[in-house]
Amino acid sequence: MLSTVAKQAIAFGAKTVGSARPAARLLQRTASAAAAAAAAANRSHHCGVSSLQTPQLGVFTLPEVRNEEMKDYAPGSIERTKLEEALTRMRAKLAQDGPFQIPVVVNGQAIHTNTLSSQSIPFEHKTQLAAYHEADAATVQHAIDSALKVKPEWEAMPFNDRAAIFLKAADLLANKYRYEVMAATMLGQGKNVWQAEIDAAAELCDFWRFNCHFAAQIYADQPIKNSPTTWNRMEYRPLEGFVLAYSPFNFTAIGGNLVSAPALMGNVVLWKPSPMAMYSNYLVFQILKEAGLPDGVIQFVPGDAESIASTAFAHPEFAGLHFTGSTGVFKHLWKQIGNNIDTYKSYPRIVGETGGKNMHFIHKSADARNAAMQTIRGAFEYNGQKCSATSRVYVPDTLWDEYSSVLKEEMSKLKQGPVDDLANFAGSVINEQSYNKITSHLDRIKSGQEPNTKILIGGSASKSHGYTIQPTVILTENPHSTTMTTELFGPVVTVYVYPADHYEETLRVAESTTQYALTAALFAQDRKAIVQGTNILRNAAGNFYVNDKSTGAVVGQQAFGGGRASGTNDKAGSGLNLLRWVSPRTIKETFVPLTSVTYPSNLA
Ligand SMILES: NC(=O)c1ccc[n+]([C@@H]2O[C@H](COP(=O)([O-])OP(=O)(O)OC[C@H]3O[C@@H](n4cnc5c(N)ncnc54)[C@H](O)[C@@H]3O)[C@@H](O)[C@H]2O)c1
Ligand SMILES: N[C@@H](CCC=O)C(=O)O
Repeated sequence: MLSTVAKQAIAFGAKTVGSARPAARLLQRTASAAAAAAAAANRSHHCGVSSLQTPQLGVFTLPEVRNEEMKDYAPGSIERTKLEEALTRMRAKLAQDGPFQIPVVVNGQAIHTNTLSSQSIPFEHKTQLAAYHEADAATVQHAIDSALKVKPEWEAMPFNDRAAIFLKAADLLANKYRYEVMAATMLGQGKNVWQAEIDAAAELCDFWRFNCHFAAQIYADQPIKNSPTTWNRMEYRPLEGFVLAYSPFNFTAIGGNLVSAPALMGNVVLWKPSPMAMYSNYLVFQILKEAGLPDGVIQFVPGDAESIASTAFAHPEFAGLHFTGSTGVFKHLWKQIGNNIDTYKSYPRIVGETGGKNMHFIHKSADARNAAMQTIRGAFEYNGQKCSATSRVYVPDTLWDEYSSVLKEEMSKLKQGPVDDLANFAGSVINEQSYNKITSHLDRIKSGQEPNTKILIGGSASKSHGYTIQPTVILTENPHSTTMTTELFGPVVTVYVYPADHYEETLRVAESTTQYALTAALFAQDRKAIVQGTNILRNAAGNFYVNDKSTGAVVGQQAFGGGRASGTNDKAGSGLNLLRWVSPRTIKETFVPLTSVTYPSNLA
């Protein structure tokens, strides 16, 4: 670690940042001051060994890894009371002080650029939850340059100490901050309590803990053979340069993971959070700081997405993009990186998990009731705003009566409204843009512009208070109709009823209907049908379920990610993802000197 003097010098420089040019000059001066202070500290060390040169005096074993235990929030439970208190506190503070103020944070110092944007409550859109400062190009440049300065120290920190920071963050989140981060996710992203528990509490704890476990496995993966008198080793170096992370609105945990996974492996990261998840993401960032993450390892840079990308992608030390969001944006970013390829020191790693058009495929042997109930959860939990949400269903005609009557009966029981009323199953979609996109599709169908397609259940919508769309089932006779192929990202599912004896043909249609391949679920009791469906749909989904819904992957159990236009399938929350953030070096050491240049085969 830097000496206190050096840290203060850096902190002093960053604190005075107001406009970027003086900031750059100040930083140059203060960085030299910091370097001089660090050198002095090292010189004065009585044995001449820098405190950065941490001895490794044991091969440490991480605490046993486990999934965060989910709380159920039943009426009268302690957790329900605590969550309600957190919501009340957050509301009271909002009413008293106005929107939560969120700065750009570079090297641990808040920067107020005074170019402000806001995050609203989706089910009460006149209320602003947060106001955030947008990083301009000079601030982004400053964030990159200063992250690169802290990188040598961060990557030199022993793995056990890096891991300890993320393990501590998980414990802080699981206990001290659970309800606050959940409340921010409920108010800001419109999740109901159960969805907030899954995401902001359980999944983020799991990402942080399991990533440590997977990283330890990676480091332990060493060459399995050594020729006599040699020793082979594998070193998992962080990437040269910095990683840029773009996170989506719909999962607080995903934002936390997109930045933490590369950081755990010794990288420095710029975090561009989603405007619609700003408050919860800022709390996550603060938890990491409290857990001991050194300043500058993750820089918090909200702002204009395009302009941040342009600045970052123009930098020769751009080393990787860790993205989760829509397919179109990811492709756009990839093209920009491609266009700049001659700029970079190394080939950047590009990791992106993107959109989906996820199916439930039901065979005539299936338990129709189970398939219908799983469809309701898969399609309508969090208002269909999970990338994994069920959005197209194939039902055999022999099961249609039972399946559709269960849908109608169970959907009539769902309560919809503001999610801080805990009884509500469904809420509102994230913003007006999303509301307009989804309702325009519903309007086309209502007005008969989509042939042989009708709304079977739901279909109403209102944006007077929140962006509220009723859970909706569309019935189509065309397996290629618009809503069978387009990602709507809302509480809408389209059903196609097929002749039960056309199982294989319909599977082949489903397999090739969309550009996406994220999640799929097959419902059947007949084992031959399960085998056949699993085979035909092999490349149609990166996460495949049998007799379960298409959503709800759990870290450490179902590593998550899809292929085709759904992403690079690097499986968030697994060692496969962590491997993208290292550049291995093979080391061979020979113990015995050479005694002859020629080989026995050279002897006459
Ligand atoms: N496959 C997965 O694991 C996964 C997980 C969550 C969400 N998603 C997908 O994400 C989408 C929903 O999330 P979203 O609405 O936040 O996605 P989005 O693509 O709008 O935004 C994602 C990030 O990209 C930024 N961004 C937006 N436009 C940009 C541009 N022109 N240039 C650069 N950056 C830009 C956003 O500010 C945000 O930080 C859906 O398509 C969903 O399927 C996928
Ligand atoms: N991993 C989550 C989806 C994340 C995307 O939004 C699930 O499996 O439901």
